[in-house]
Amino acid sequence: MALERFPLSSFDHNSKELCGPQLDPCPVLPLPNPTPWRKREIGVKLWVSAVIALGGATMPLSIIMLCLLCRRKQGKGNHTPQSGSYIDWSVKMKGYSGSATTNPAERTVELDFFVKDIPSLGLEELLRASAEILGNGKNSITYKAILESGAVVAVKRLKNLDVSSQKEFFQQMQLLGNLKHHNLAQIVSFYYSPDQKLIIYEYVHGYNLFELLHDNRGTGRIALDWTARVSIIKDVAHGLAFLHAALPSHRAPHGNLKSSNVLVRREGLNYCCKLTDYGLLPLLQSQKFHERLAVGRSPEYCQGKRLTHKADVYCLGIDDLSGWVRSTVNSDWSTEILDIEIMQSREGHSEMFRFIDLALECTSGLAEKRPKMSEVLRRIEEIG
Ligand SMILES: Nc1ncnc2c1ncn2[C@@H]1O[C@H](COP(=O)(O)OP(=O)(O)OP(=O)(O)O)[C@@H](O)[C@H]1O
Repeated sequence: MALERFPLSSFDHNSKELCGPQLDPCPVLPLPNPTPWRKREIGVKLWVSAVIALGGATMPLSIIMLCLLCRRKQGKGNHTPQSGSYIDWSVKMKGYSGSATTNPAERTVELDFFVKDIPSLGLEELLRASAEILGNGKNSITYKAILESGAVVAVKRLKNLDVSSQKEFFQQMQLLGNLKHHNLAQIVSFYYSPDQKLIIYEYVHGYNLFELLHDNRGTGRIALDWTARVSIIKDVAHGLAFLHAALPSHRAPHGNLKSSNVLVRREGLNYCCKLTDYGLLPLLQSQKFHERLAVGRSPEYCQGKRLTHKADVYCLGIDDLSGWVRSTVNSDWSTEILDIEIMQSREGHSEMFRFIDLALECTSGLAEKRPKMSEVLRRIEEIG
């Protein structure tokens, strides 16, 4: 800009490479094709974010992941894994035809529980996906991954958990992957290696219930009227009752029911909820990790007693039903007895008190006094 102040003659003996308003117009330089760079940059984000987030405590894990990424980049153009840990990543995923595994447990993973619209999700496709972090919780980091096919999945990377053996992990994933219910986020696939445990879920577009109840106060907020709330709690109860019926021998079939694990999608004027993060309790070998799950807040856990289905019922009462009846039970939820939004409307007051009763029963200190989940569902259906 400063050069513009000089007369034209000042540039007579200067390099021909100079250009600008006083001289010849500057040539238009070709830009590199943005797509691959952008893809690569976004793809790398997943790994770089992971390295930063995990920090020093998980440095070895991060280094392994970076190595894996480098191997992938070196192998670009030849997508057949050759050897070492890269194969270890790939053989567990459906759609990888080069699997040479001899482990029967690994072969049994070739099941039909992968959702039909992601027919050949493989690790390679997953590694090529662009991704962003959805949340970094106590037990996992969850990513939203957009596959090259355009399909979107949620990838949950378990962290710092003393997860059970590979065989048990496979068996549990088979069991959970075969569960199909419209109020459960479907498990699409999974990956297990000594360093990495991934669970891949269908991606539920929308919000989680915690965000809707607590962070949803600004402009563009979604008002949760009585009808919406009843519909949400019904969906939660349906999902949980299904899990209790499908996994009768599990101590707490969901195990981690809390409002951030209730995913809420808007469908026209209605809401559809899907529970996620279910069925992980049997994977955690050490008792001390159970406290990181929602059932770890139940009175029986705190008293060192054995967990049962009723621990899930407690979580439903304390987290989800209490969304309507907050401080009437001894929870860490906010202080309003009844949500302001509901109090302002004339609708639903008598039902509200029936929900309060139910929430109090569900949160009884004595597990045996809490209603069974099938009973809770029946009563919620009756109220709503
Ligand atoms: N299948 C999914 N589809 C869309 N969003 C999801 C899905 N699973 C999880 N999420 C979002 O990702 C966020 C982080 O999930 P994650 O389970 O890691 O966190 P959390 O439950 O808060 O943590 P943690 O249980 O590990 O303490 C959730 O709050 C939820 O909004």
